[in-house]
Amino acid sequence: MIVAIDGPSGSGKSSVSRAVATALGVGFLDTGAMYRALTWWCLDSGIDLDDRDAVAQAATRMPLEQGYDPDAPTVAVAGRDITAEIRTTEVSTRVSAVATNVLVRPVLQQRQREAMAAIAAETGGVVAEGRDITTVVAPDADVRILLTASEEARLRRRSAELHGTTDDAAVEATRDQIVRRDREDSTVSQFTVAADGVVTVDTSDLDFDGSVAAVLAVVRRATTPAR
Ligand SMILES: Nc1ncnc2c1ncn2[C@@H]1O[C@H](COP(=O)(O)OP(=O)(O)O)[C@@H](O)[C@H]1O
Ligand SMILES: Nc1ccn([C@H]2C[C@H](O)[C@@H](COP(=O)(O)OP(=O)(O)O)O2)c(=O)n1
Repeated sequence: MIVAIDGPSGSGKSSVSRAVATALGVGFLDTGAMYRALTWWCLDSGIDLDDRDAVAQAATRMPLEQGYDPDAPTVAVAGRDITAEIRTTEVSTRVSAVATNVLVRPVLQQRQREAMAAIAAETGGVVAEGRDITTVVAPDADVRILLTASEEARLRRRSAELHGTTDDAAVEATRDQIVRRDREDSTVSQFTVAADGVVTVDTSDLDFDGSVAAVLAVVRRATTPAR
């Protein structure tokens, strides 16, 4: 059971995918965490994010370990747990420079395929989420979903998550992380329009539980043999 989920920032990919993986009893892979881990590692070791070759070499070498338990996913590099560090504003602000490096993408995409295969072998399946899982990393997945939501809904969610409020100032403070980042990231991946065979789930008017149920319904439809 391989489930691939893509979508823009704040559409609910990570949180919904984790709940879906738990419901299905399979492992979870957050591919955005890999771009974030590489960003953190380059910053920590003094590698210039604009030096495309050096960052791509770091992508190959990075001693990354990800825990695939959907209830407590972890990220470690060289034995150091960086699960919290990869969510800092500095990493969130700079990660697009790494994610739009065309020398980095094939390296991490290949590592993502290997991680998905390893998790599926361990747990019987995987829910993997990102920007190009349905199109490039795992176009043959059993289930492929584009999770979307209006820009307004995504800004509100991220604002509530980061600032604990959805007042105007908090929403404006969140705009860079949602709008600018998606604009940059969409120069290298197509995650605003569903590719052929990819099912769109729009969560703009759904609450969290409703979004999880909608994704599980797509999974069930795709994996129940037609009678
Ligand atoms: N359908 C939804 N309705 C309301 N809040 C949601 C919904 N889906 C996700 N959220 C919340 O929005 C925030 C961003 O979700 P997240 O899973 O991090 O999105 P993404 O991985 O796509 O950036 C989280 O706080 C999450 O709990
Ligand atoms: N498969 C992927 C996953 C993430 N990315 C990029 C997009 C983002 O700028 C970063 C971090 O992704 P992440 O999913 O953690 O971003 P969010 O903050 O959840 O929106 O990596 C990508 O280019 N391809």
